[in-house]
Amino acid sequence: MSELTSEQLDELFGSDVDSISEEEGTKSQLDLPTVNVISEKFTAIPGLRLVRQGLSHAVQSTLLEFIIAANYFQNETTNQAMHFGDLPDSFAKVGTWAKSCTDLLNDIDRHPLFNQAIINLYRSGEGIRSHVDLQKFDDGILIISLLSSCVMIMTPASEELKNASSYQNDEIADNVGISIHLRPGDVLALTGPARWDWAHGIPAREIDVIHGEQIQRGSRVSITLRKLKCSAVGAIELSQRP
Ligand SMILES: O=C(O)CCC(=O)C(=O)O
Ligand SMILES: [Fe+2]
Repeated sequence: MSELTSEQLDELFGSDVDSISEEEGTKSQLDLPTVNVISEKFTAIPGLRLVRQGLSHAVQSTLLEFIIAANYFQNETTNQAMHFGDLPDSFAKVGTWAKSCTDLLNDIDRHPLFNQAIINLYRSGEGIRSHVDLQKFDDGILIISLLSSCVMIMTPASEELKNASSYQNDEIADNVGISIHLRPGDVLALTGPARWDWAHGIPAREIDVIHGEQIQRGSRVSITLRKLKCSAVGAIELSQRP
């Protein structure tokens, strides 16, 4: 894979990528740590687990290099790409790392671990409405955050949201729910109640306030790994988040 310059990253994703140093950015292998990592838990939301900064700058950069080389987001209206079936190697490796070197997916035992990946690009100020991932996806969803921080809001899901067969247009009310600050390199797992009974969403805004501190959002990329309950055939789809 060719080297990724900071200019290229700036051009594609905005200028909030300074934390990826040139030296680290040019290292393309996926050197995931092999030590066992214990995730942070959230008393109010059983099954929500977070490994903060689980992925080094080098790993984040490798994932971004792949996403840039794949050219998903050339078209200005495209902000979501989905892979079905066999996943890009670097994505699959993060999934395997999460299963074998962390407790993020302790309750999940299956093969393949994941057969669907969504890459979401959030241009500065964009979000994703509050939703429960559709029932056709199994338990155990992994969300990898890249480039910029954001706040994800978790709220107890209505019966309607839990059983939706397509995503509803639910806005996130201000000051409702539990805020989870996601930073680049963080890996979040939704399992059990956190996956089935809680809705998650990211409010569309330029600035998040965390513990009284204002945090400016830049462009953010996330990779969500999921397992379709039925088997998946290899395909790639590009779309606009509904
Ligand atoms: O971007 C994220 O962090 C969440 C993405 C998500 O929830 C989804 O694609 O279903
Ligand atoms: Fe989701």
